[in-house]
Amino acid sequence: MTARTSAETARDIPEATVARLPVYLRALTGLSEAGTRTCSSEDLATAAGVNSAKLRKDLSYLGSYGTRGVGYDVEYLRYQIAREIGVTQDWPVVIVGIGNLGHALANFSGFRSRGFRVVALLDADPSRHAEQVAGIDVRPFDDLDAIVREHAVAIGVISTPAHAAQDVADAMVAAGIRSILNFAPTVLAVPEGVDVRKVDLSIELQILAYHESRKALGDQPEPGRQEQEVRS
Ligand SMILES: NC(=O)c1ccc[n+]([C@@H]2O[C@H](COP(=O)([O-])OP(=O)(O)OC[C@H]3O[C@@H](n4cnc5c(N)ncnc54)[C@H](O)[C@@H]3O)[C@@H](O)[C@H]2O)c1
Repeated sequence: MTARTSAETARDIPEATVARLPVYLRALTGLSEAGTRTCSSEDLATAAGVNSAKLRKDLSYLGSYGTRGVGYDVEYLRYQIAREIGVTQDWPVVIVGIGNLGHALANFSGFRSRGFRVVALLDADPSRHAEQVAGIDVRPFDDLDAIVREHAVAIGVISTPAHAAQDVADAMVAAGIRSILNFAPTVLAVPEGVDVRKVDLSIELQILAYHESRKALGDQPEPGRQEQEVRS
């Protein structure tokens, strides 16, 4: 197995492959936790819910081809993928909007185990400032600048109502944050160089509803549809 440098792969890996890498990482973590030391591309493809040809092609972008007759070394491949998507690093995260969703996100233990450290919880409502969630104080939104500087915050999570999200995003960008995960149902305008990912559970449900209604009409699934769903 050979490995490319991150700089090379960051240029070369197609976006659709990048989107599948966390899925492979999760599948490999499951295999590793079950004590599996090597796996075939078919095993990993099944665990990840993609077809094995696509998986081999994706992993070839990382310079990882497995060993004929043996397959992939689970720990090594896990390390390679984790390094590629940057989760071997420590990523300080701030969450803004500590209502229902903000509480759930702050309490989610999966962030830390994947390298994302929640360093601050911010909310504009003073009545929230007496609170602690998951051992972290809820602080005034006005502290954003100081917190970003102090902790070198890389990623901002927005879980405010939609009407507040653009102002929050603007403040994040002004403070120096370059990556935003937006849960508010609104489209954010950000300057070039700032990445925004939007999570919208209602859209996911609508997609499922669409497929459900097609199933009810007796449509056959299109070939390859399963893999496309895993990708997004
Ligand atoms: N993406 C999803 O799948 C998904 C799922 C559920 C909720 N949501 C969205 O997440 C957001 C939060 O939902 P919720 O149920 O937690 O709402 P909520 O009303 O319980 O919490 C929102 C919090 O944001 C705070 N806030 C408002 N304006 C602010 C500002 N300018 N700066 C800082 N904090 C501010 C409020 O004080 C409140 O504590 C909504 O936009 C909702 O639509 C998204």
